[in-house]
Order: sequence, then C-alpha cells, then structure tokens
Amino acid sequence: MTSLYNFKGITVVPSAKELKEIVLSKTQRKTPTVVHRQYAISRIRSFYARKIKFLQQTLHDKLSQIINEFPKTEEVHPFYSDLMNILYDKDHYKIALGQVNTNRHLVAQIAREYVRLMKYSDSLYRCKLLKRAALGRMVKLLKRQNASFEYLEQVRQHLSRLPSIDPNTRTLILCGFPNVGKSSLMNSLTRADVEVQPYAFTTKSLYVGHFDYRYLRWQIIDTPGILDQPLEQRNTIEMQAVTALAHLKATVLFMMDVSEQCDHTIEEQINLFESIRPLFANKPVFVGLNKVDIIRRGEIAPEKQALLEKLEKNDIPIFELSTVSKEGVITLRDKACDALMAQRVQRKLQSKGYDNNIISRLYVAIPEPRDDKVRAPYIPPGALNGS
Ligand SMILES: Nc1nc2c(ncn2[C@@H]2O[C@H](COP(=O)(O)OP(=O)(O)OP(=O)(O)O)[C@@H](O)[C@H]2O)c(=O)[nH]1
Ligand SMILES: [Mg+2]
Repeated sequence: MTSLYNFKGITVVPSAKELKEIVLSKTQRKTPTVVHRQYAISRIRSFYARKIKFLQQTLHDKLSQIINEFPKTEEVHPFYSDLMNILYDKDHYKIALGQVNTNRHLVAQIAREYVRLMKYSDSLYRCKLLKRAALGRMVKLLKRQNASFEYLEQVRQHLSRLPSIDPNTRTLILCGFPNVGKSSLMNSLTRADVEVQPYAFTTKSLYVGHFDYRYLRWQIIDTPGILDQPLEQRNTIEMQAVTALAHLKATVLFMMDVSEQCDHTIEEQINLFESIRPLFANKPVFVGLNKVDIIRRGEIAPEKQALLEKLEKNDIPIFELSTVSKEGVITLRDKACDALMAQRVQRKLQSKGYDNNIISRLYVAIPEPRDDKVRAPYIPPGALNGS
C-alpha cells in the first residue's frame, strides 16, 4: 500500500529541447540511413515514411510515459489529491498533463498527414523535403509546450520528496501552534530526526516517522505549526497540516506549551484548539501539555488552570510531558495508540458484512458429489480404540 503513494519512481521529464534531441537522434540511429536515387520510388517513399512514423512512435511513447506515470488526482487518496492541490494547484497540474496529451494527438495527426502526402511525391528530393517538414513540425510542437514540461519536472522533483504517508494505516498526528515542541516529540518517539529550532515555522512541510507499539507498526506525522486564523488566510505551509488533519483517520495529539515560551498564551492555545476542533470530528484527541520541565501544570496561574480544567470537563484528556526530560512522553504515546486501536476495532465490528461469529471467518467447503458411489467417513479402528 505504501508503494502506491511513493512518488519517487516517476521518470525525469526532459525539457522540450532535450526531448527534441532525444527523439531525433533515436530516429537517426534506429532507422536505415542509406538511400539511392536509382532505387524504385516506392522504396524511397517507404524509406522516408518510416522515419516519420518512427519519430511519431518515439514521441508517443515518451509523452505517454509522462501521462501514465504522474498520479491522477482523481485516482489517489483524497489526502494526496488535496495535498497536490495545495502544493501544485490542481487546475495548473491538469492543464499541463492535458497539453501533453493534446501534443500526442497532434503529433499523430501530422505524421498521418505527411505519410499520406508522401504517396504523391515523385522524387527522392521531394520525399526528403516532406520528411524534413514533418519532423520539423512535430518537434516544433514540443517547443511551444516547454512551460508545461518544465512545470511537470518541478512537480516531479517535489513529489519525489513528499513523505510516503500511508493514509490507511494506524497514524498519530501532531499539531499545534509553532514552536510548542511537536518536532521534539516526534524525535523522541522515532528516529525521524526532524529539525528542531527555537523559532516558529521550523517545520515547513509534513514529516513522517515510524515506531512499533504492541508488535504493530505505527506512523506519526509531524505537521507545520498553525496559527489561529480563518481558513482563507492560511498559507500553503499551514494548509498542509490542515489537510493531514482533515483526511487521515488518526489520533490527534494537540501539543500545547505550558511555559508559554512559544509566544502564545495558554488561552490563545486553547482558542486555537477550539477553532480547529471541527477537524478532529470522530477522531480520538489528546492534549499534550509540553515543557513541564520549566513549569508544572500546578504552578501556573489559577485562571489558566481553570481553562485547562474546562477542557478536561469536555472529555479532552490532558497529559503533561517534557521532551527534554522525556517525562510523560511514552504514556501519552501509549494512550493515543490504545484509543485509536479501540476505535479501529469498533469501526470494523460495525462495518457492513462483518458478522461477529466464527463462521464469517472460516471457509467451509461443501463439495458436490461427483457420482453415486458411497464414500462414508472412515475412522481407523486404532483411533477408535484410543491406542
Ligand atoms: N524546556 C523545554 N524546551 C522544549 C521542550 N520541547 C521542545 N522544546 C524547545 O522548544 C523549541 C521548539 O521546538 P520544536 O520541536 O522545533 O517545535 P515545533 O512545534 O516543531 O515548532 P515548528 O516546527 O516551528 O512548528 C526548541 O527550542 C526546543 O528545544 C521541552 O519539553 N522543554
Ligand atoms: Mg517542527
């Protein structure tokens, strides 16, 4: 499943100029090069027609490869199609691929046209001119589409660097204001080695890490920090975090900085929590109160404590932790995993066609009798005697 969302295998998209050189030199190498005036005209015609067809086929293969290898936005998981829309703009992407497709058809049209004209030419010289015109027109088409090729190459490079997140597996998502310690938690749970810095927006894209819990493989996603602002004002960096939260069935770990070193008060952090809460619908949510090595929950101002208590009353569990002293880190992780596991089991039991009895898990073969011969069950006497 992971390999489905691993976009590292897409072939490099050449620029129009490179593509032109590749296809022309291939045509030169792979088709016969010697022709004589004294040959029968039909032979001369087919000599040049072959070159035209060969170039058309080579271009067709190259362009088809691009079209087939790039992921189709309507075929990938909604998480990836949304992410691609945010990063590359869906319309731009579709238009670029559409233009490649149009080019493929135009090239075929030109080839057909010139091969037909070739039948009317009566000398080697005319045949040659026709071939040259056909090849020229075909490669010229490419030049006009150079912008699309360049854009697709950039998308390819970016896609190959995207983390391979499996949208269907057990997942934890870290989110919260910038600088609260999301990446630090990620690093203490996995070997992902995400950059940690004492300033906001250190993390600018999604990162994925893995760990084992209860003999199962889990993925944890570190997201860029998000600010408390309306959706329309969010930038590309923040929107990646929102996309992950919106599309992945996961446990959400909302990280808070109890020491307020991240430059946002506890009240602001809770406000952010409330404003993005619709994204947590139907997902287990935990609040990680980070940096308790600086100040403990019991030591903060009473009105701030009251805010946290109010959150707890709404059934949001709060866990104190510190990624520096490692206190509480594993407890939070285990609770988050257990909650997701319980939810996944629950969903499976409720899903259609799942009957919670033993027969639905077994396959019982009941073969048709092939003739009238009686084949009674036979139990060896030794077994009956129990010896
Ligand atoms: N004292 C203390 N500092 C911490 C703790 N966890 C993280 N920090 C510090 O907080 C700062 C920010 O940590 P990051 O892990 O980069 O925070 P982030 O949430 O990933 O930030 P962005 O990627 O910018 O959104 C760093 O300077 C860390 O050293 C903690 O438990 N205690
Ligand atoms: Mg970070």
